[in-house]
Amino acid sequence: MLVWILCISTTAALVATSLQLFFDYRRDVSELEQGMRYIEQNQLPGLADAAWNFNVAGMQVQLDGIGHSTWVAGATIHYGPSQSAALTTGQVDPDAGRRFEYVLRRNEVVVGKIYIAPNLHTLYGRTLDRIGIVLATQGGKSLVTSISILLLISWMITRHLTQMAEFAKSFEPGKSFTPFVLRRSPRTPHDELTVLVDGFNDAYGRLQKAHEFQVRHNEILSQEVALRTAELLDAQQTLAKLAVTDKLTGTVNRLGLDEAFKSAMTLADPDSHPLAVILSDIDKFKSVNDNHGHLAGDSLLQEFTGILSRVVRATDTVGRWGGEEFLILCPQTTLEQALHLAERLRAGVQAHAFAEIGSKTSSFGVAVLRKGETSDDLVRRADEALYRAKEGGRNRVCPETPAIVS
Ligand SMILES: Nc1nc2c(ncn2[C@@H]2O[C@H](COP(=O)(O)OP(=O)(O)OP(=O)(O)O)[C@@H](O)[C@H]2O)c(=O)[nH]1
Repeated sequence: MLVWILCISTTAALVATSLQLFFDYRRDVSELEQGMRYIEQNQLPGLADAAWNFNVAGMQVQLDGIGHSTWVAGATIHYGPSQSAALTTGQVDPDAGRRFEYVLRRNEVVVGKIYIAPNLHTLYGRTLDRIGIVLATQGGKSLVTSISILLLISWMITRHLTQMAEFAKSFEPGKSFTPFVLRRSPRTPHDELTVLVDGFNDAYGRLQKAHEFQVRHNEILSQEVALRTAELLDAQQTLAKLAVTDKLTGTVNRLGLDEAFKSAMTLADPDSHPLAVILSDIDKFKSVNDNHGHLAGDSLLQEFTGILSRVVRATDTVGRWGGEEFLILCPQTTLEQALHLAERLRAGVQAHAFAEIGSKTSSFGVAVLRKGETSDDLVRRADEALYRAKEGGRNRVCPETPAIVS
């Protein structure tokens, strides 16, 4: 900034100085012309007298008098018949650009001619002196003025702007916001800087508020998203449960049984982790529908599965295999244990008094997983056992057909 101030003030000083020097020079030229007029009016008549009288010594004295004038460098007078004689004082350079020429007359008769060479050295010397003085004083003035202005600007403006820049740099949205305060006397009148700081604080205040609003908005959004996510998870879980649940009985459906089979089959091992299946079917169920109505049949199915679910272990899975046929998947269960469980179920059903219908019986087929078998093989053998239970007169438990050992 100092460079700019210096450049501008120096240029201004140079322009002013040039103008001043130009007018001074014009004044000097005018002084020189006045000096010549003075010589013409006051000294040349005496010289003309001396020339009329051929008073050579008088002419020389007069001429020297002219030559001593400040503005005269030298002079030459031509006199006598045809002005053939000449006297000179000072330095008269015939090639010098400017010279003053006067015709000397006495009684209307030309008695001589005088050439006066102006003292241009004085003129130029004065001008050069002035240039030196003016340049030195103006340069010094410019320097002092520039430094003063710079110090003033620095004290009154720059230091505040620097503090504002530091404040702006340290501003972090969300952190506590204290408005920027100018470090100067509180008695300082309301000026442009005050207006700037007010606008600055206002802008940062609004920025802070916008940030707080954004944060709050984000929090609300996050809570909304969390709520919706929880609802979605709930809905997803409900859907997943519904997808594997039989609507009427609340037991798992065929799809649920498939999944239960998948995980049970990965853990099952006929030698160490036996897996048993009990397939049960309500006896003469069609007659319930026929005699008591379909709704009574539905209720019977619900009560029937209630008995099954109450008797089996938590690790067992009761599922609707289809119609009035139910499958119980029993991990870690041997054939004997499964037969025992089936017998308990059968007895439980038989002992139960079903609403509207009274007593009802059911038949059971039991099988355990053999080496190399699939779940379909296992269910097929349990189904065969159930078929035999039906064939055998119902209300009984039949085990799988023993394996044929070759
Ligand atoms: N109410 C009701 N009845 C059903 C449902 N699913 C299947 N059924 C009925 O269950 C009956 C099954 O009859 P069947 O297959 O002849 O067997 P059953 O009468 O039990 O005779 P057995 O099994 O030989 O003892 C059919 O009449 C089906 O309509 C159900 O969800 N609700």
